[in-house]
Amino acid sequence: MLLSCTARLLGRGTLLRNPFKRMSVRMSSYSASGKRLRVLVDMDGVLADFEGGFLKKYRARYPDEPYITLEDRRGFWVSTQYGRLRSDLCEKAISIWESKDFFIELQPLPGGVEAVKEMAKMDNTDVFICTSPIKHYKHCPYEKVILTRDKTLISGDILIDDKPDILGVEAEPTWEHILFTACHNKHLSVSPAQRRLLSWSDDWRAMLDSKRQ
Ligand SMILES: Cc1cn([C@H]2C[C@H](OP(=O)(O)O)[C@@H](CO)O2)c(=O)[nH]c1=O
Ligand SMILES: [Mg+2]
Repeated sequence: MLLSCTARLLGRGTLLRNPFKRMSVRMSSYSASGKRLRVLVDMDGVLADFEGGFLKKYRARYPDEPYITLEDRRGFWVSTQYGRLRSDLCEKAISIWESKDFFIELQPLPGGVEAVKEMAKMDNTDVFICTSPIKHYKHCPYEKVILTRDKTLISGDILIDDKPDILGVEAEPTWEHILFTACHNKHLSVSPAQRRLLSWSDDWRAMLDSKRQ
């Protein structure tokens, strides 16, 4: 989905490897004044429908095996919950996202592409997609755009991400983590200090504005 999604984002028919980086450099170069806001947007679970794409492909490949509806999803790692359902299902779940074309065929989540497009046009705003690769490197990195195993190392003002705990070597990342609500995290009670974006219909513009100087 990423390549096709970013291509759509830019309104181009061709697939680009890292359009956001280029877009950001271009915008920075004509910024005359003021502090720029740097927004990091996660991909899976925020822009791309990882959970929906997984379930569809899992059910198609293993039609006779039990599955977990999106309503019943709990916990960030899909394979952990499938492993609890029956131990061998953990490997079956992993086989889905390790397959060729899994990431590239993920569908966009409603409103995400439009929101990022709008953000990218805002004055004094730089937008990057900030995403982690899976450990199995055969297909995933090629199908994604900007990759980092450790998002704490990336500097930004806001990171919009569906993973509840974003840990890494940097104990005090520069960004504020806005938790994007997903099927696996909507039941979690998070600290009152943690802000949530319920969906792309939620007021992400106000969240960006709250971080501007
Ligand atoms: C294994 C697994 C990966 N992912 C996503 C998160 C990471 O992408 P992102 O950083 O774009 O959210 C990527 C590697 O872990 O795959 C899930 O969202 N759930 C899972 O269960
Ligand atoms: Mg994510």
